[in-house]
Amino acid sequence: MIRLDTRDAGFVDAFTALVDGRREASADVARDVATIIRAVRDDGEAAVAAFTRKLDRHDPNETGWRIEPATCAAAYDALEPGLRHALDLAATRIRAYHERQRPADSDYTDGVGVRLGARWSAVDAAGIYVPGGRAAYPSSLLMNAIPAKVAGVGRLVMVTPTPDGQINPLVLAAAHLAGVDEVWRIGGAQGIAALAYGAGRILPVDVVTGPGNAWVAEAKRQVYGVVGIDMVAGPSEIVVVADALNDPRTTAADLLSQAEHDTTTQSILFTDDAAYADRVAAAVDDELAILPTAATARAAWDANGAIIVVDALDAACPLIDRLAPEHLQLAVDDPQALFDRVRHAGSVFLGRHTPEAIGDYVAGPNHVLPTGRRARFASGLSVLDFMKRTSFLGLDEAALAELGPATVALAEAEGLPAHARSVALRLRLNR
Ligand SMILES: NC(=O)c1ccc[n+]([C@@H]2O[C@H](COP(=O)([O-])OP(=O)(O)OC[C@H]3O[C@@H](n4cnc5c(N)ncnc54)[C@H](O)[C@@H]3O)[C@@H](O)[C@H]2O)c1
Ligand SMILES: N[C@H](CO)Cc1c[nH]c[nH+]1
Ligand SMILES: [Zn+2]
Repeated sequence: MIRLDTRDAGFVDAFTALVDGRREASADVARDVATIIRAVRDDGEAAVAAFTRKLDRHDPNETGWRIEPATCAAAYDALEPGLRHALDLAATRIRAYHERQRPADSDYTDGVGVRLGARWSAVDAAGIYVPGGRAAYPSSLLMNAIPAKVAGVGRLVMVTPTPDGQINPLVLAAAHLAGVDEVWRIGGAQGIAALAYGAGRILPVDVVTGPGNAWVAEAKRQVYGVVGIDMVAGPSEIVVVADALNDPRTTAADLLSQAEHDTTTQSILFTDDAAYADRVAAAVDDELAILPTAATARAAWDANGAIIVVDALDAACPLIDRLAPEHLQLAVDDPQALFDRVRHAGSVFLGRHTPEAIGDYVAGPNHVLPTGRRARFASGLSVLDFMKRTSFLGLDEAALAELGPATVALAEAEGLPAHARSVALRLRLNR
């Protein structure tokens, strides 16, 4: 963890180094992923099986490729009631939030008499990646599958690794609840390649979404263009803005909530009170002493964590914009005042009673969010990632007479006479 103060002489350089720090895939990962994708394109199912044997330590030809819907339904029925209620609550709230994202078509006639508009439709088939290497993520399954279903995707396919052949029952239960059509027990770059190109009995899809580790993120980057993708999501990040009125222990827990995901995650605290910064730093150590995930969280906190003391909390806002964090938690009495001054963040958690973890599970907004400063230009996963827009236009003879001459002029200026003639012949212009 580094400790910074905006009044320190070296602050600008130290903060720039923090903003520019890279925590993502290396050239080695890119090269290995290219090899895996090529093998899956060339050898299909046989290559997927070989990589699954090597990386996930089971052979899908023996353990089975696909998990049947009846198995998922049985996993849901067998859930302990408290857990089933939690999963149901999460699914209901995520669905309600995403239903409000359905876009409206447009269809109007302008002053010239041209009919103009756009029609939204879902992709035919979507593939969702559900991470499963180091931990299982039923919550991420809901966050991907529910927007796809709300969009109206016809065929919803999921891939997830089952390391050592172990299947997580809560993942299967979530797949049932979200209405996933096909569940394939493969992961990593080979799983993404199978979704993009097809592999044996796995038919290709049109869009691939979902988070994952460096190999998954790089594979999505490499198959983009063959299929659509939502985004390249890297290691998780949280920025917490907290004044001294917060219990240092809750602030420490908030910072560690993302640090426990992976050793490459980043947690940053902004506070206006140096003594409070000391208390949070000590509370992080106390929390790490009791967290079962301390090894991962400590590695992330030591390597990438930061505590930054600012003169006044609103001075943090331009610094936050430079970080463009995935998650921004504003643990103050008037979070709206700070929210109004921040432009770049994936998701913002308003007030002392809104820990980021609520958004990871049950609040409703999507937890698949842009990382690595991509909140400058990207947004969280949404219904729109599973849809595309078709524009349309219709002219009558009078409208063509109105717009045609300008079209002919521009087409001729571009040296494209066939374009010009397709209009001019209709207008009986002599071209
Ligand atoms: N942004 C989000 O919304 C979100 C949600 C959940 C999880 N996550 C992140 O997703 C990630 C999940 O990672 P994970 O590893 O637990 O699961 P994962 O499913 O993403 O990756 C496991 C797969 O990685 C591949 N792999 C592992 N080592 C490899 C190697 N040396 N060469 C080639 N391939 C290799 C294997 O195929 C394995 O099946 C974590 O970083 C977590 O923080 C993000
Ligand atoms: N915080 C992660 C996204 O950055 C999502 C997640 C899943 N489960 C718990 N958290
Ligand atoms: Zn999380």
